[in-house]
Amino acid sequence: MKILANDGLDNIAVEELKKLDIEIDLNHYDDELLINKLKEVDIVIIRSATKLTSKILEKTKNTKLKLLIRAGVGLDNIDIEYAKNNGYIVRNTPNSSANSVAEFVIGAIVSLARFIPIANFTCKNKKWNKKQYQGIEIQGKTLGIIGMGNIGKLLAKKADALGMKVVFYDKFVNKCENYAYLSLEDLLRTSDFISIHTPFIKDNFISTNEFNIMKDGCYIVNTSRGDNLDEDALITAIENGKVAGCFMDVLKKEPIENEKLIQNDKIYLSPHLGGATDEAQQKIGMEIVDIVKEFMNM
Ligand SMILES: NC(=O)c1ccc[n+]([C@@H]2O[C@H](COP(=O)([O-])OP(=O)(O)OC[C@H]3O[C@@H](n4cnc5c(N)ncnc54)[C@H](O)[C@@H]3O)[C@@H](O)[C@H]2O)c1
Ligand SMILES: O=C(O)[C@H](O)[C@H](O)COP(=O)(O)O
Repeated sequence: MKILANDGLDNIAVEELKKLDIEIDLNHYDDELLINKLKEVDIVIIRSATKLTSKILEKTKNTKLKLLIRAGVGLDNIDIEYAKNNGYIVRNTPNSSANSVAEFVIGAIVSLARFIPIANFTCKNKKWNKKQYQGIEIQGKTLGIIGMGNIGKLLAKKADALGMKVVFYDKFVNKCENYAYLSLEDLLRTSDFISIHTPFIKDNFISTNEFNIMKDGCYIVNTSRGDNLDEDALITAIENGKVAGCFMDVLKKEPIENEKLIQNDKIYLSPHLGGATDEAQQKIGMEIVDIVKEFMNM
């Protein structure tokens, strides 16, 4: 059996797969080269850097390639409908990175409340902006979680432990512990911090209308998908004081291209780091080993 791990894979998982007598290619390929490599393997494992579009899957349709594994949660870089209608099996690793993302969001919330990234940046440029960066406590503030899935639930628990009041909105879940379930509108209206944890929903799911409803001076964290958030409307909402700051781990264009985001001091950026921990990557690797074993026994 042959696997292509086009965006790499944790070392321990690689060793485990080799023990199963599997040949594993850890190189990254693009375009025609990728298509040719895919034709030679049974399984492909991808992270976010590779897109398995219908155009690619059409060309590998009648080959030995059967299992497409997304090492991560979001399946938006695989054309799932095409894949499923054409005999491919599609799997992801939903259980592995949730805690890492939830911890990251706590860091983002505290960063926004206390200006930590900009204070670090200016201090290193020899500016002692002590007065300018007087912040707020997060204890007692309302955190509105949009999407109460694996990450949302862990975030709720951590924020609750830090004394935040947690409220949530989810299209499919309306009960979770004793956190208050609100309509999206009520969540936007009442939250001091808003964190998005849905899959990709639609382009600009959070846009001008939603910003207008928000509480004046609220903060936003987005670790979901860049396309969920309207970047132009965000800049306007920051400029008119509606939004006090935003932490964006995911962007419409990755790597970053939007100069307006770079130039705005109230926007903190990170290069899609939510699930980038040793622990998450190891757990993702082991979840993949289990998926491969299951596939081999089919
Ligand atoms: N930044 C990162 O590195 C990173 C890492 C992991 C996941 N993610 C992103 O976070 C997302 C959430 O991850 P998760 O593990 O919590 O997923 P999950 O599937 O466990 O939870 C998603 C939740 O969103 C809800 N939802 C779906 N559509 C909705 C809608 N239209 N409106 C409101 N709620 C809706 C679902 O009911 C579910 O409860 C992933 O899809 C992925 O895009 C990012
Ligand atoms: O959906 C996810 O799991 C993450 O957003 C995604 O996996 C992060 O991208 P990666 O670092 O794996 O390329």
